[in-house]
Amino acid sequence: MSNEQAVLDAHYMARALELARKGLYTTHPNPRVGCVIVRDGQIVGEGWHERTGEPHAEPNALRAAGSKARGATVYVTLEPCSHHGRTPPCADALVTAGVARVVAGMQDPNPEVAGRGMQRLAQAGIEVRSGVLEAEARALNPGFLKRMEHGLPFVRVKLAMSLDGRTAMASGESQWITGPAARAAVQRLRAQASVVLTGADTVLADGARLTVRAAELGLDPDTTALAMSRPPLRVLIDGRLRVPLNAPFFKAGPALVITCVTAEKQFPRGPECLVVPGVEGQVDLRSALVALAARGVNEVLVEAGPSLAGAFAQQGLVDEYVIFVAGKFLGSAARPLLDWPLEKLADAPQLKITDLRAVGDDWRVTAIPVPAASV
Ligand SMILES: Nc1nc(O)c(N)c(N[C@@H]2O[C@H](COP(=O)(O)O)[C@@H](O)[C@H]2O)n1
Ligand SMILES: [Zn+2]
Repeated sequence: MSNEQAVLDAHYMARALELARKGLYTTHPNPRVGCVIVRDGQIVGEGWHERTGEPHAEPNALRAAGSKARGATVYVTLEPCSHHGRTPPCADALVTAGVARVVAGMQDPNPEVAGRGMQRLAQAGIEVRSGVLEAEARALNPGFLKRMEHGLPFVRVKLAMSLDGRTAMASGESQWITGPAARAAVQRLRAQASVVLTGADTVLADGARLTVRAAELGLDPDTTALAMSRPPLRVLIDGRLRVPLNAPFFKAGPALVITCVTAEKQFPRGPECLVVPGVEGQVDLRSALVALAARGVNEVLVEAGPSLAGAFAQQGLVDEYVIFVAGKFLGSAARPLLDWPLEKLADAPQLKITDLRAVGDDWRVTAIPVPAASV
């Protein structure tokens, strides 16, 4: 392939990725996918997947291109599907439309597809190429990929702290450590998650509701409407069912309680309860995540106190930390970020800081755990 062709492929794939990002708030449990159709150097059709049960990105782009799709090159961020799911196979639609070439960002890890989409196209005489801007294509769908590849959702832990690493005063007072721009960023993290998860301590102490609030998202009206059309499921980890049904958390809308005690007696007409294994009133968090993945949950945002967030961290269940840092000291009596007693520096978990940016007057640090073997 010529260098010129490689540059063009990357250029149009970048546009397909941009389209896919329009599905940031809505596609779950499906992946975010974008598609661009190019003929004679002109974009003749574009499409993206908006929500599960509705057409995939490719049929949307094919509809926009009409007869101009014949002989065209199709750029799609994820391998076209080859199976009958809630919608018919996109690979067949591309063959029928008579496209000449298909360039994919990455192979679909869904075992129902897993290379069969590209195979179907190649068998029909269509030229295929995969892996263009693959890192970017993967970054679009961390939850879908983790669920398909490992049977677990992608877990993002959001924390907000002072410059001296504290999250609340000893009294529990914490509103607000960070400013409005950071709080809007948190709202957007909630909106893009499939699940926002918290613990009984946070709900009991702070009256937390963990809802997405349109006015606080800081998005344009169209994107706000998309985000509000598919709010995340709010999940409460409550091993001993300590949170009463009249808590603001339950009054704020549908919620799922994950517990390890028999639930039926406690909540006869209350929220749905999921019982998973646990020990002494402590829910086994890995089992909770496996159960969520089995329900099609791609991305979990954990917004919890030091005890639950610390448990996720200690058990190696966190894929990414997003930590908002405010220019304040809260002092040594204030609460720590994570309950995680460590004695030796050698035991301190290593994180790689992958992004650092200002958000209003605060800073946002994104970090991922470095596996012990590679430290
Ligand atoms: N290539 C591609 N484009 C899209 O727009 C998609 N949403 C997908 N999704 C793949 O198909 C599965 C869902 O199928 P149904 O929506 O149930 O028909 C999903 O798991 C992906 O493998 N792929
Ligand atoms: Zn498809």
